[in-house]
Amino acid sequence: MILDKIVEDKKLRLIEHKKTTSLEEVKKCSYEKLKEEKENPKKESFYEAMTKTGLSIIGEFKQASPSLGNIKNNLSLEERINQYSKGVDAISTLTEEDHFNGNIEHFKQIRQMTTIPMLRKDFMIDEYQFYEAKAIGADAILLIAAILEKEEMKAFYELTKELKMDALIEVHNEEEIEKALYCDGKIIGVNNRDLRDFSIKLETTKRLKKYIPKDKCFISESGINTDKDIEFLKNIGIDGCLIGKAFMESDAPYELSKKWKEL
Ligand SMILES: O=C(O)c1ccccc1NCC(=O)[C@H](O)[C@H](O)COP(=O)(O)O
Repeated sequence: MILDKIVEDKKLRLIEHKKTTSLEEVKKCSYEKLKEEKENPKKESFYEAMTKTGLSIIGEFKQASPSLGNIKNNLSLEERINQYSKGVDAISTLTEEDHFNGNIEHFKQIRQMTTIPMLRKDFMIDEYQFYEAKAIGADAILLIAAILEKEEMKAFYELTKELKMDALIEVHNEEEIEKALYCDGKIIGVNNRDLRDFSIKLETTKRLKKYIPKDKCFISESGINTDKDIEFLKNIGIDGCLIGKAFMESDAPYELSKKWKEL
């Protein structure tokens, strides 16, 4: 499965990253960031951005993906982030190199351009990545239940909280929801994309809703492209959604997000 290959490649990347910057150095930077944020608190956390009244939207910056290949993208980075910052509640940025053409440098660049909460979107399998996320100014990270054991995920969730970040816990079935609840995760995202065959069913969000307690922040992810999709998800009662392709391919992501919030 593609996830196994992504994780395998991530492990190799981590060996290289640790040669350039040691865990101790990354930890030091993350503690400095924590201190800085204590002195100058951020206006809004990722969790607060996701639980505001109305539909919260996470706009994603991704240049490629295994299912889509390279994504058509006409706006400059400045223009895109300017539009996202006006229209969405948080920005997700892919930092995975081998399959999404992402980069930690993109994240840092975007962090300089916006003050809205940012999610570091990667395949998080090692504590190193959590300290690194903090050091580069992430407000939240993604925990993918499909690639983590229950106890490992709980330990990473605790580390995320220690570093004063939020976690979006991504699930695709009942078993993965159990893992998210075991961690007592506050933000649960249902991925509508089946990563075994890349098929997309927004029905997955509808089907899994009943297993997620009402006090959790409920996010729908992937394959959200049309007014009809947004109406369908709003009727289910989601708190927020994560949108990549539709915003990346649009020349007017601000207009799109404004329209979808008002629907
Ligand atoms: O999108 C893929 O091909 C993919 C493959 C393997 C693991 C994850 C994958 N997608 C990551 C995502 O979470 C999406 O980028 C995100 O949900 C946005 O989806 P979309 O709006 O459909 O671009």
